[in-house]
Amino acid sequence: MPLVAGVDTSTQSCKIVVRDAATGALVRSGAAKHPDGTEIHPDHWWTAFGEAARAAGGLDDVAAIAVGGQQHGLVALDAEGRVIRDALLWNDTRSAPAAEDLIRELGDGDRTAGAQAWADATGSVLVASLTVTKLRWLRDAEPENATRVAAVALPHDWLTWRIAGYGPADSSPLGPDLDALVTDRSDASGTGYYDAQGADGAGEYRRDLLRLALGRDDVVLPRVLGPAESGGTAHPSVAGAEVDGGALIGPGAGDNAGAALGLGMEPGDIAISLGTSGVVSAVAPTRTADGSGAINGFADATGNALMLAVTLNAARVLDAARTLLDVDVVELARLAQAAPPGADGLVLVPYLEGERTPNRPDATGTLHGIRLANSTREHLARAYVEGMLCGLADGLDALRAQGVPVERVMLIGGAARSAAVQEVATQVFGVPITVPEPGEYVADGAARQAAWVLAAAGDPAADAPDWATAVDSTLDADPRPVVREQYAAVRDLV
Ligand SMILES: Nc1ncnc2c1ncn2[C@@H]1O[C@H](COP(=O)(O)OP(=O)(O)O)[C@@H](O)[C@H]1O
Ligand SMILES: O=C(CO)[C@@H](O)[C@H](O)COP(=O)(O)O
Repeated sequence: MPLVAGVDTSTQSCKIVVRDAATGALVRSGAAKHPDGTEIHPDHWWTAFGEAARAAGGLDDVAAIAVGGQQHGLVALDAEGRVIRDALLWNDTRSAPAAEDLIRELGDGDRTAGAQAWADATGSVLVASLTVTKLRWLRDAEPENATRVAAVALPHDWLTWRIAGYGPADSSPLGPDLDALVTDRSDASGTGYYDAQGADGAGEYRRDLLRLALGRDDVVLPRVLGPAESGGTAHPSVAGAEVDGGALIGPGAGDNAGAALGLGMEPGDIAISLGTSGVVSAVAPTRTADGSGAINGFADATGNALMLAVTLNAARVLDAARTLLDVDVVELARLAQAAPPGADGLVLVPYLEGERTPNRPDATGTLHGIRLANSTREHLARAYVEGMLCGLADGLDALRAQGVPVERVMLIGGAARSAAVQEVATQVFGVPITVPEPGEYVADGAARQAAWVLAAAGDPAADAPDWATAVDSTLDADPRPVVREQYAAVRDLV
């Protein structure tokens, strides 16, 4: 049976799975770290891809490959295919004032009207995460760099381009053909200059919005491929990663759409992802236009819409708690589970990196309700877990307010492995929680897409392969309203 590879070039690392195209069975996997920081030279992603591929035993036997990745990051390329400056990532908040400027400009000075206009045009009210705001920041803060921009790509677009053999002439076999850049609807929908529903539902770039941000629109944007359309073939000599020359390359996806594909999500399913970002997402038939900004109306990787509420503060909140308490992940979970729900009034508002939903880019975190009785390691650990999840419970409410049915809630991402997170999730979300087997669901989604591309090469009408998702456990709901009540009382005091 042919093998396929799926890649997740995420915020913290590159993960690769190799799966059997027919059954989805996991054959091999590998991972490699990315450096910390909110601006990173994309060459680090390329290096990590090579390391992860080697850790996965090489990729010279795969028949197709696809890349999922962190969304929104600005990869600005010059005419020679060189990266102009370090990529500004989704969690870099320096473009928050640019987002406000663009909102007001589209609303002719009226912020409310501008917010709704962006939501109508692209599905999202602008926040610093979205690519278009980073382009405006570049125009204003680094005009010399802005004038050099010949193409704008996202992290997964750029890595896909490199795997196909393109890049600067001195470091790639095929050279800087910018017109060979490809992307997909899901990631394009997070740029702020793509309308996933425009042009009769097919999706279209909004070059007028790109021009508004950058001051010009004579730049190459990646060609948007269909869900199972091949973007070419892998080049045999990529980064020592030993990808078989000739392996079909899939369109790839934004990481959240990748996870939805990996989980086989359908309307009624909710995914709560606890990676660097916290994401509550749902697949829907049509995209929303939430002028409040609570929900991003993106596209998924199959032709549907993907609604998301995204926070900047998830797994790293627990990393911070581990640093404070000097414990590992197992001990942090044990400590948190040893304190009562509500941590006897100790409440963390977890805006450790500012926040995106709600839009508070300059906020800092705050610990409320400290008393002698709750000044213990156990209470502190629990407050960090509860605070992180309360932000996402607000996101789930926002999805419900948009009429999204909540039938099954799945917990994924690095921090979902924590027993304390799983327990507190049943209390804070107040619904049964399905915990799929620990895995890399973004990379799995990319692998499933690669298998789909392979099948579609033989039969253009082929559907995505029917791979099963292994459920590890389903936990009963255990609603503890006190946790969210305490949080709601202090959330706005930051
Ligand atoms: N058992 C665990 N408990 C808490 N946090 C965990 C656990 N395992 C991994 N993590 C955290 O999950 C994060 C990585 O998750 P991941 O979903 O790969 O992130 P990303 O996709 O943003 O790169 C790290 O911050 C790591 O410390
Ligand atoms: O900004 C978003 C989605 O809008 C984030 O979900 C990023 O896509 C990063 O994801 P992780 O690397 O944290 O999984």
